[in-house]
Formats: sequence, structure tokens, C-alpha cells
Amino acid sequence: MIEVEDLTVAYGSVRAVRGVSFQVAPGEVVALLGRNGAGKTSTMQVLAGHRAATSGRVRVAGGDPYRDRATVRRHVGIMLQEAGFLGELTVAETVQAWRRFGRDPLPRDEVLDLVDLRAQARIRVGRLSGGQRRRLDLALAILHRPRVLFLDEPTTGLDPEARQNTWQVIEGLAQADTTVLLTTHYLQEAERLAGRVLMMEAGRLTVSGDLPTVLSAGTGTVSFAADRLPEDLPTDWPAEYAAGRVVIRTRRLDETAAEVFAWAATRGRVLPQVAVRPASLEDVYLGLTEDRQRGPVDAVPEKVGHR
Ligand SMILES: Nc1ncnc2c1ncn2[C@@H]1O[C@H](COP(=O)(O)OP(=O)(O)OP(=O)(O)O)[C@@H](O)[C@H]1O
Repeated sequence: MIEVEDLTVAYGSVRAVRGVSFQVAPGEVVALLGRNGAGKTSTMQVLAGHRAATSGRVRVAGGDPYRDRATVRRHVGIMLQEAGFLGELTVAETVQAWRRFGRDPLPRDEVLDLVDLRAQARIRVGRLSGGQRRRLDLALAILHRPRVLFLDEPTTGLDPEARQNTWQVIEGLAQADTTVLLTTHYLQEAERLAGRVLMMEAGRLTVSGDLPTVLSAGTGTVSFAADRLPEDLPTDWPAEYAAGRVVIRTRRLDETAAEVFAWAATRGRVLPQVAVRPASLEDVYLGLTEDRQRGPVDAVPEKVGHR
């Protein structure tokens, strides 16, 4: 549904995107991650047809999003970082006006219910809070039942309840086979929604993998409560003692857990409050950022599965 081949985007001498390639299959939810300035929004703008690629090939729903804009737009919902609303229209009038721009729009009240803005229907857009505007943005992006949805930081500025609600909307769309590419700085959001993650660093794609593979590259922990570090722990276990717990950090979580249980069993011990915790996406992301600070960007693997 989305094909990106050797995409570059330059603003004069600033090379924001430097040869990025990836594909997104129908019905997939993919999160594009990376620090500020990595090139995520520039990539999204090209995919949304708002900007021409400097070089490379981009296809969305079978067409070039910039050259075949009119055709591609029929299948695409877009929520980029700045929305250009008319502040004097009410929320209901804005949705009503947008309903005219395409075929088979969702009913106005249904879409307002979905993004929890029904109570604000008569409020002028200029008076909405930042989070409410973001939700109006989402309403307009999904209004025409898109097959592909581009969401650039969809939950920035939302309160926890509104964020949960937005996640449910996105999950509902994904279940109905909508293809979603989203950027976010909330790694918990990516972990909840995305089946696959792409990480960008200085205009390049540094990681691409399905979520379980990416998470398996991170450091998980096996831990249990104790009053001190046991003296008979195998010396090759990188065990630490902190806040009343023995903590063993590992990239081989399953094997390490089995070894710890076997060690306890041979000694006839029960491990109190034992916990086996896989790496979170945040652990993986921060680990890769640390790796990058130690060495050049090219030292970061293209696919974490190859680590
Ligand atoms: N219109 C522009 N003119 C010049 N430089 C730009 C323009 N837009 C973006 N850039 C530069 O391109 C680089 C990538 O920016 P981009 O907005 O794509 O990053 P991002 O990953 O989306 O960052 P953020 O997480 O902060 O939104 C940055 O160095 C930015 O300063």
C-alpha cells in the first residue's frame, strides 16, 4: 500500500532524508520513530503528496502521491503536524464542510463521537484547546474512510484519556484493514499500536523490524526479591542488587530465565516475587541511541534481527 524506494528530501543544502526505502502492506500499522529532526515529517509530507521527493520513488495506494494527487487522495487520510482550520467555523461546520470533499463520508455526528468532540460541536474551532484541535484533525483524516492513513504525532498534547481514545480509534481502523503509518515520540504508543517499527536517524533508516524482533534485541531483566546478592550465584551472570532485588539484565531473556529457575531448583530455593520482564520499546530505542553515541551512525544495524 506504501512503497518508498531510495527517497531523498533536501531543503537547499539540508539533506533531511538520505536514501530511505521501505514498504507497508495493506492493513499494517507501522510506526516511524526517531529523534527531533531525524526526517520523519519530511518523509510523511512526501507520502501525503504535500511535497515532491527530491529523488527516489514513492507510491501510495498504487499512485504517485504528488503527481497523481487527485487519484491518490481519494484513498488517503492525512493528519500532519499543522492543520489549517478556519477559526471562525464551528466544529460541526468544519466537519460538514470537509464532508463535501469526497465520496461516502462518515455521518458528522458519528465521526464527532469517535473522536469524542460531540459536546464541542457548536464551539468555534479558534476556541478549541490544542488537544481538541488534534482530535478534530483526526476526525477529518478518517472522515472519508481512507484505505491509508498518515498520522504525524497524532496524540501530542492529548490528555491520557483522549490518548487512550485515539488509540482505540486507530485500533478500530486497523481491524477494518486500514493501512496506518504513524510517527510518535511516545514509545508506549508505538508498542501498543504498531506491528512493525522503523527508526530514522539523521535522514536514514537505521532499524526496520516487526515489534517482537525489535523488542528481542533489547535488554530484558530477570529479578527476584532478596536481602542481599546471593554468594552462590554463577559469576558469569551480570547480577546487580538494588532496592531489595537481585536483577539480572539479559538479551537472551528466555534462556536466562530458564537458567535462573534451574539454579534455584538445584538449591531447593523458591525465588520470592520473581519477575521476568522483556525489554520495552523505550529500552530498545534508548539502547540504540546509546550505541549511536558510542560509534558512527553506520554502526547501527539496518535490521535488528541481524544483531
Ligand atoms: N521547510 C524546511 N526548510 C528547511 N529545513 C527543513 C524544513 N523542514 C524540515 N527541515 C529540516 O529537515 C530536517 C528533518 O526535519 P523533519 O521535520 O523531517 O524531522 P522530524 O523527524 O519530523 O522531527 P520532529 O520529531 O521534531 O518532528 C531537520 O534538520 C529540519 O530542520
